[in-house]
Amino acid sequence: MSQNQIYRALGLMSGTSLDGVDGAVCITDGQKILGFEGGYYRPYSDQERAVLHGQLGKWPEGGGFDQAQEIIHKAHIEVIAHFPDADIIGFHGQTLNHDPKQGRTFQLGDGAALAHATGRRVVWDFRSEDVAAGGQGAPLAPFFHFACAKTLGLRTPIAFLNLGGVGNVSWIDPSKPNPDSAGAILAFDTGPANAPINDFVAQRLSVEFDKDGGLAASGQVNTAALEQFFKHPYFETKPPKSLDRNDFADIQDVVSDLNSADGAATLTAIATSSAYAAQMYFAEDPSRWLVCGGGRKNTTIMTALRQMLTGSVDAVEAVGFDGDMFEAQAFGFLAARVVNGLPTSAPSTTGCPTPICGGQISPPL
Ligand SMILES: Nc1ncnc2c1ncn2[C@@H]1O[C@H](COP(=O)(O)OP(=O)(O)OP(=O)(O)O)[C@@H](O)[C@H]1O
Ligand SMILES: CC(=O)N[C@H]1[C@@H]2OC[C@@H](O2)[C@@H](O)[C@@H]1O[C@H](C)C(=O)O
Repeated sequence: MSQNQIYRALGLMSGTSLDGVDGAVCITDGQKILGFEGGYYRPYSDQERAVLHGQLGKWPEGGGFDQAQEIIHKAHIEVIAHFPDADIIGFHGQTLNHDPKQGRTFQLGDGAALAHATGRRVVWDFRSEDVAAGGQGAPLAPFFHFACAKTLGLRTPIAFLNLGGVGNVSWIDPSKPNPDSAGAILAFDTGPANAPINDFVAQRLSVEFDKDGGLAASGQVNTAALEQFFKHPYFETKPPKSLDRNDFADIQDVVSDLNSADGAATLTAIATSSAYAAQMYFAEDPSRWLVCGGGRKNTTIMTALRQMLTGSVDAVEAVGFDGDMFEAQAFGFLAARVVNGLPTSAPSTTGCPTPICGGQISPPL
């Protein structure tokens, strides 16, 4: 295999929101993005989601997650079947636990079993090597964001903000030659995003999420609760830094005395203020913010971000990307990097001591 071979790389992402599996192809040599193909979403049923939710916080040695693993494999195999032309697969798995301080992170799903079941080459377990080396193991999308900024032909700094269950940001200087060049990227998790809003509205109103931010728009932000929340040391911690879905365990207590509308408004303000707080670590204000992940569909979030952030704020669709499939495409891109022996993280993205090419490669035996 020659260095920098071009792949039709299928990325598969099951994110912290536990909503389902996204699959999309990135055509790439791991450096340049030559195109994207398709996009398929396979939602989890309520029953499947409940099983997966019940496994959050588990480590591999605890066992007992056979049923959850079966759900993960079944859902991913269904998605793979929609992409008969993909020649490699980047399989993220489902994060059940993430504790970089202990050098541990756990994404449920066995890439070797998936390779066996589908007859495809599977790249997986993207985060373990990075945390073992002392990195945060997350975020990993920044190298993809760097390539996207290059694709757009940008010359000045830009920020990609992903608002999934957790938020993460990549500040990119596209004038730098490579993603691991000094000063090319600063990336980290911003704070809670949709996960606490989802948990709150599920508990109060038995709905999955606050559609378009309608409930939050009808409420008032409780500034005392907001200020209290931002005393959390995470926001004062310099990057690199990353989060697990449930790291802010007491976040629901902050809004427990509020009515549903005010609680949703306050949790939504926590998500947007976390992005605002992230700016203080950037070397230079970005001229533009491009937002991906489900949070970009929340009008209350987007309106608040436009008021708070320096630079224009748009969903990534404004420049022709697919914000629903962006992370899946990222893991296709990263899979191509791994098979081409290119690093997937750097001190500026995860805090690993030197650039690391993470990920296991399982052949289609
Ligand atoms: N129309 C909408 N209005 C408001 N919120 C929405 C809308 N559509 C999606 N969302 C939110 O986005 C979430 C899904 O976002 P996304 O798919 O980016 O998460 P994820 O990939 O699981 O998370 P992560 O990036 O943390 O791994 C939903 O759970 C919901 O909270
Ligand atoms: C440990 C883990 O799964 N982290 C996820 C999560 O979801 C968002 C944020 O927290 C980010 O750090 C990461 O995902 C994205 C895709 C990343 O690695 O870039």
